[in-house]
Amino acid sequence: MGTTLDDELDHVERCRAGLRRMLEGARDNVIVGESVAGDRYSAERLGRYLKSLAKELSEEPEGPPFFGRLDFGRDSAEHRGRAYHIGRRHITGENGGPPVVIDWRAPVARAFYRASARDPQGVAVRRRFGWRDTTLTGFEDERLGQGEESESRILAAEIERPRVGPMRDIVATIQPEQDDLVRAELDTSLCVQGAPGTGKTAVGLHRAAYLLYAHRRRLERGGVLVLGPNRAFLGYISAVLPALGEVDVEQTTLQRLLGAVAGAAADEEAAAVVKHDERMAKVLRRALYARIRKPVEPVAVPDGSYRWRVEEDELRRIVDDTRRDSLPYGVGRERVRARVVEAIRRQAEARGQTANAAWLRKIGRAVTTWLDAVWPAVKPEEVLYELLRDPSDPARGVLTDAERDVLTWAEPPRSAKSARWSAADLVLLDELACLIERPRGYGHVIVDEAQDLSPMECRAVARRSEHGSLTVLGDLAQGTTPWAATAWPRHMELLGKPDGEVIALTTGFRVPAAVVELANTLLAALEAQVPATRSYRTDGRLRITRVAGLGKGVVAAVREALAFEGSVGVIAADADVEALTSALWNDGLDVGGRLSVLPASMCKGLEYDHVVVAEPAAIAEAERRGLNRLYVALTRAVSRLDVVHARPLPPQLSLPAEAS
Ligand SMILES: Nc1ncnc2c1ncn2[C@@H]1O[C@H](COP(=O)(O)OP(=O)(O)OP(=O)(O)O)[C@@H](O)[C@H]1O
Repeated sequence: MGTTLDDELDHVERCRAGLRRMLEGARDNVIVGESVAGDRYSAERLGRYLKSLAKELSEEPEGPPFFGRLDFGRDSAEHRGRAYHIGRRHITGENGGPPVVIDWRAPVARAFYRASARDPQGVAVRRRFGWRDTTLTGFEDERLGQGEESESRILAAEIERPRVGPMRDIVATIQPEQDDLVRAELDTSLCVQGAPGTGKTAVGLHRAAYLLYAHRRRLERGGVLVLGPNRAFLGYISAVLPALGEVDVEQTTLQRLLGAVAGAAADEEAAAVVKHDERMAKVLRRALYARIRKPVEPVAVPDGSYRWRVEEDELRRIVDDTRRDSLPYGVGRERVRARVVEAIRRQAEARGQTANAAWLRKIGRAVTTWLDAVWPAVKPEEVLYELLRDPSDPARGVLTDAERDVLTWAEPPRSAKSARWSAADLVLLDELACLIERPRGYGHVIVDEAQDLSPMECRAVARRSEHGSLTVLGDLAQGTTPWAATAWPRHMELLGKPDGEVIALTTGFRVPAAVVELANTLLAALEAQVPATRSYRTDGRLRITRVAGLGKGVVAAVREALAFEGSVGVIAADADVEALTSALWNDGLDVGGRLSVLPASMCKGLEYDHVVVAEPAAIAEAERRGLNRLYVALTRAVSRLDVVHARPLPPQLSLPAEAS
């Protein structure tokens, strides 16, 4: 392996040739795939795989084919004297020779992220490459084998680069404590508590990509699900996994997964609080199972000239036994049917009649009327409709009278069909639907901003990861819902993984130190016990400006911000967004493109190169957890934060000495 830039440029050419070969090979195979595979089913599967590979390779932007290189020393038992280039995807060598690039997820690549001067892991030299677009511009070496380790300029430049466009992958710069989480075993459920910008989202997405690589077969059936807080966030992160070659991960919000549509009804906060409370699980179960009636008379089934009879006592035993089996409601109904049919079959056989499949089906159909009276088929909507009309019975002894009253519809809709469901109702409908029939589970679920999930929402997530594992990402200090988590162990219990380990990430990669310092002054008022963080970034700027008029002040700040490279986000209390957008338009500033104005309620998980937070007091006052919201808003900036205020700042925010 060469060590000069020219040698590396030659290697870039080898990679490009390798990619071309892979693309041609995949295309050829698409053509012949159907004739080589043994049967139609495998032909189709193979064909689909090859087509998607060909598509993936041809659509992949010609990005840098590698970002690092490992030269192993003579003391490495496994890789003695070998060198490997590490990149986003594996690139095959010529004529079946060794690959020219190793996938970052391969076991050998691990040392790229983990080796250090103290523990070189057999690595003599770690090389990091610098690229300008698709051109290789240079590299940095660390001679770990000789105890040399330096602060990487390439690493710092990547972390401090101005942000434009959607979120990018971090494969070239994953930090050791992040790598630990990314490569944790598939069966391990984790909870990552991390301050703003510590890379929780990045870690979650890279974990998804890693698991799909390391456990593709096991995950093929169940799949991987990523849940984020809102659509803007999903839009922001949506390019990361495809850039890593993973296009099959479902990325959505919990609400959308539960079937949310536009125009949902809104709950008063008090009603939402009751609906999201864990005790609702019991209320719903009761409401559903209250539909089951004790059999009060025998069942008679006509069969030609004969009538079969199953006595009341036996029917009661069947229903009671089935209830004790704790099956989903819908499965229980079919089990009761089958047991009644079985009782009739025994009688028939005693009379010397043989019971074939068609006869059994006929008897099964004939008991439906009886079954409908005893264990009726139900739809979740019907159960919830009746519950919200009158929760008295199911809520007795579980909810207080006051809670029962806020749960009750003031004006019930005419029917279950015409009801408009709120966000909280969808969670209740899901609980019911899953009591009736088990939902589809995933092999692995990644939940971002998990601190905001209510106990009932946690249950919805738990049901989808019951037979799989879970990565929970969040920050207790950023909880903004009335039911936000205050401690992770309890939350992990609700999420069905009480043994999941809670791990803290404490180095921030987004927010500059001066901004972190300002935001941290709020922490004491947030009642969240979270570990202190340090910012990796010493660059960046914080400016706090008192203005006479908010609109004018924001326009001036935005004008200045646009002089820099990168995205600009104005974050304001939801009620102020319209007026501020107009002020910017009227001043000839183009909202859209590089400049966004967004309500504080939508800024979670997002980041902008330059952030203007408009009127912190209004953000703090707008909701019960307004200070948490303000904490989120203040921590969206990558390079510069402008705080613009016409009113006094909230007293909980103390200014660092040099900021004002
Ligand atoms: N190892 C890394 N190398 C380069 N950039 C990184 C690294 N880790 C995180 N980042 C960057 O830092 C920024 C913040 O990361 P991310 O959004 O994942 O943090 P977060 O913990 O989810 O933040 P928040 O809680 O505020 O939503 C992103 O731009 C991300 O790409």
